[in-house]
Amino acid sequence: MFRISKEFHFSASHQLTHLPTDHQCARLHGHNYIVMVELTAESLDADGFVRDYHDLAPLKTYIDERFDHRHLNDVMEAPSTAENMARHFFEWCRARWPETSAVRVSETPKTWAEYRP
Ligand SMILES: Nc1nc2c(c(=O)[nH]1)N=C([C@H](O)[C@H](O)COP(=O)(O)OP(=O)(O)OP(=O)(O)O)CN2
Ligand SMILES: [Zn+2]
Repeated sequence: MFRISKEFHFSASHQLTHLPTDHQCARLHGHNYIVMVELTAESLDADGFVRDYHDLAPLKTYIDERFDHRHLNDVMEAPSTAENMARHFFEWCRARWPETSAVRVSETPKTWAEYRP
């Protein structure tokens, strides 16, 4: 089994308004997000790739245009938890690249959430 991954970075604000008002994340704040997309394949293509990293460029465009320096409450339908963000990016990637096996999202240097169906 071969597994590759690539990171994408963006900065955004959000507010988890469903949390109790005394929770720090119920206040307006921001993160420098990292989205890590993982792709898996049992065999390689003729170029020796699971998939060319360059093929993932549309995800950078999507993130830059829709998420970077945005307020996530205006962008996401579900609350912008790292878990929901990971699932959102997984579904977006899986619709384009069937080798997509997981997406991880980091909000802080100490935290990661993963969606892996
Ligand atoms: N399971 C989740 N828990 C939390 C999420 C999340 O998306 N999924 N989000 C938040 C906040 O938005 C933010 O990420 C704060 O995280 P936290 O690690 O609590 O923040 P700190 O850096 O301040 O933590 P320290 O322990 O003080 O370093 C909260 N929880
Ligand atoms: Zn947060």
